[in-house]
Amino acid sequence: MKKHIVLLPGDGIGAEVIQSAKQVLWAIAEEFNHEFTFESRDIGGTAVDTHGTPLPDETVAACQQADAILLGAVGGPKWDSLPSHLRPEKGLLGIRKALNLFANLRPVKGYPKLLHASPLKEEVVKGSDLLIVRELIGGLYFGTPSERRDKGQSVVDTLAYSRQEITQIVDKAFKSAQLRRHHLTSVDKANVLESSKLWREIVEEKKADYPDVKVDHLLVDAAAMKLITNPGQFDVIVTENMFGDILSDEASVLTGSLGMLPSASLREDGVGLYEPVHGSAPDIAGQGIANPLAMILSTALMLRHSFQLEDEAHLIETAVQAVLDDGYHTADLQIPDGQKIGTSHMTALIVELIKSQSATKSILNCYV
Ligand SMILES: NC(=O)C1=CN([C@@H]2O[C@H](COP(=O)(O)OP(=O)(O)OC[C@H]3O[C@@H](n4cnc5c(N)ncnc54)[C@H](O)[C@@H]3O)[C@@H](O)[C@H]2O)C=CC1
Ligand SMILES: CC(C)CC(=O)C(=O)O
Ligand SMILES: [Mg+2]
Repeated sequence: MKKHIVLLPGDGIGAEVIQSAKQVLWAIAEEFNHEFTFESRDIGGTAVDTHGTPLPDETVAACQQADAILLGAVGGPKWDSLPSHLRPEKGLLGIRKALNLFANLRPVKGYPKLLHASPLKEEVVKGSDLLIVRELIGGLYFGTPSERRDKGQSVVDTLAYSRQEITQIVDKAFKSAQLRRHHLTSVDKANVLESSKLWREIVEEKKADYPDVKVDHLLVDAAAMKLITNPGQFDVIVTENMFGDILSDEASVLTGSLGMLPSASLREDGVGLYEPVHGSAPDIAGQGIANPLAMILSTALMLRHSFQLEDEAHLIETAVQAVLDDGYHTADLQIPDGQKIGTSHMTALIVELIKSQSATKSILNCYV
């Protein structure tokens, strides 16, 4: 299979983890006879420095031509005092909007070896396996007006959603639940917010189209509590943009580190942008110690969702599990009797396993 992938390394550890993704994809291409071509483009603070904007037109144009996009992360203290239209985060929001990537899938999976890497009790974390479906191009992060007023003495942000925007993400979440354990929890703040009341109404209406899916509603404050006290009650969570942003970082505690959560940002036709849930981690950038697994697992999501390469995606996920099972971990994770390694060593181990496991598979196929 021939595919063209645009890489958006961005800022901080973004460039370090994108390098890991590329190496993993080279290994997959070699083992499975695919031809992946790569093109790197600027976004975020790096783009502000070189192009004077966090989202250059040529970056958008390249992404529009791509079969899929991998993004590292954007932002950092260097750009924190810029006016809001020049903030690196505007580049990320802008590319999501420009490509109409309305559905952000954030799987949260606990690995057996990481049970003690979480500060939560083993019996709470054990078997964690849920999917957060976050609306990605509406709500507070995009509403207008969003501005300072009265010479900086007051401020306004706007939370707006249309029926169509809510319906498309709710539909996506119901379909995701049908592919999993048929249980959808819709998270809102319907006791206070008009947007949440409409959200809840639409989920109730849509239920009739998906009779095989059990539906619950939770207010976001209680959902935040239940996520880390009884995660086993969740299968698929659907929620609006900002709630999903916050709940997914919280959910990462179940896995032991923010460095473990991948994500897929999708639209209906399968085009997608794949990125770790974490940010640019300026506190550890440039030290070679970032956990590349969230980014590597995001490449597996790319192979699955954009290219329908399930075997290849599964092989990456198996390699991640195997490396962790062997006790290897980056500094963000604590594994009793584990071996702490850096970003490039972790990447090399995954690549090695991909090569040896796919070799084993082809030998076995010869005897079938
Ligand atoms: N998708 C994106 O590009 C995002 C960008 N940001 C931006 O990133 C910058 C830093 O934001 P923070 O609030 O510090 O969030 P962050 O996610 O960058 O880091 C939070 C904490 O988690 C750690 N961490 C994150 N990813 C890690 C990894 N792969 N391996 C090991 N440790 C990891 C960091 O070292 C830090 O202690 C800000 O400019 C923010 O706006 C934040 C979130 C998402
Ligand atoms: C620019 C932010 C909304 C990025 C972020 O925190 C996220 O998407 O998780
Ligand atoms: Mg976030």
